[in-house]
Amino acid sequence: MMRAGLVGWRGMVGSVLMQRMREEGDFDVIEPVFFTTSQVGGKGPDIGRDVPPLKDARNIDELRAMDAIISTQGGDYTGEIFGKLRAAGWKGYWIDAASTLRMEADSVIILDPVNKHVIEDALAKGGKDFIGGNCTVSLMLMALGGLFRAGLVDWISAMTYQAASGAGAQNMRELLSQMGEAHRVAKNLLDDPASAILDIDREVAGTLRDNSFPTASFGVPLAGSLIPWIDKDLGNGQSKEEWKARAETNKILGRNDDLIAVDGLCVRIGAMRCHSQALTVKLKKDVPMDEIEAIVASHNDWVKVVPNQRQASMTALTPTAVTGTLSVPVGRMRKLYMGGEYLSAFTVGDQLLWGAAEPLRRMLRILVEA
Ligand SMILES: NC(=O)C1=CN([C@@H]2O[C@H](COP(=O)(O)OP(=O)(O)OC[C@H]3O[C@@H](n4cnc5c(N)ncnc54)[C@H](OP(=O)(O)O)[C@@H]3O)[C@@H](O)[C@H]2O)C=CC1
Ligand SMILES: N[C@@H](CC(=O)OP(=O)(O)O)C(=O)O
Repeated sequence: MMRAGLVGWRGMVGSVLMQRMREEGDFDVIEPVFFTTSQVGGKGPDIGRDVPPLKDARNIDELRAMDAIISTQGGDYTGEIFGKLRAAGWKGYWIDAASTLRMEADSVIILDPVNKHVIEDALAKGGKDFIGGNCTVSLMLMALGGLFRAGLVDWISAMTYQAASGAGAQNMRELLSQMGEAHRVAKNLLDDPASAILDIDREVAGTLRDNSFPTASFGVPLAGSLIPWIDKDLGNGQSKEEWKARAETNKILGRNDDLIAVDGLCVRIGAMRCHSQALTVKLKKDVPMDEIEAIVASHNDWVKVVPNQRQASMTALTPTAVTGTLSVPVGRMRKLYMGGEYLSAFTVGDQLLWGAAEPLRRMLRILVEA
């Protein structure tokens, strides 16, 4: 049985991974070994059977005994350990949620419903490094994979509405604290049906701008507002999150040249763990809408075409509807005034599932079943 080391299992992404691995019976087909950077000798997660005490995630000899390692510990850990492990001669499979190694020549970005062929090619050539993609990119490809596979995409503009979870667990907590604070200052006025809405608005705006408003994690208010920048400033007007769209999409698809342009603006909004995206797709030709819907819907088992109607969009195409599920609805599809080759679409996906944990456990399955 494959000995699989799990590092980062008690973090937010790691917890979702553990839940999915339990649900899918993954622990029945591997020998799991749990690691920690802080609780050596402590107790591992509940997987329905006894597991040995936690091992030291910085002990290269312990790590070297693994056939595969899945890390959801973060980029700093990958930066510290991965090079040392390989330098020590370790030839096992490294499966990682962090972005650190994504664009390395030896790495494959894993999203098997979209690029199983790229993964299999890499395995056949002895590839060992399999890295999860950026959540927004992975979710866009899960939604529109059919159009890419049909060779219909000329370019895509992606305008994102990204959830607090993408920034980490503390940020999700802070979003809720901010919501609570905004409600607290307006509560007395809200309780009075005769109060004026502009007075309520003034109270809320005042507290959002107050120095005491809880912003330690985001740096600025998110509740009742938004943040039009995600990840580092590349200095050319583009954020790093925006840069990933083109770079990672093409790498996932296995395209080294004739890159498909994917670009847009990435914005943080006050959703908990679902990223949404408004997409403008420039098609290579004018394909009828019914054909487009069929191509999109048939790409994978999780994408769901939502009819472009008001009620269906309001109920099925939202973070509220999708959160905690693997479903990737895509709707609001119509041809734009710009012409028959211009398609709009809106999609929502859980960024902790398809955006982070799910591709990792599926990669482990591919290895086990190889
Ligand atoms: N958040 C996201 O949306 C995405 C994250 N990623 C990647 O995954 C990495 C991990 O992200 P995320 O899961 O959000 O990170 P977390 O901060 O939730 O967890 C990372 C590690 O922190 C340690 N830790 C310390 N205190 C606690 C605590 N109270 N509860 C849980 N863990 C604790 C744990 O390590 P230990 O047990 O060793 O102490 C844990 O494995 C990111 O750095 C990123 O590289 C990738 C895609 C999306
Ligand atoms: N940057 C993403 C989350 C993330 O972790 O992305 P990456 O794995 O590309 O660093 C967000 O904030 O929503």
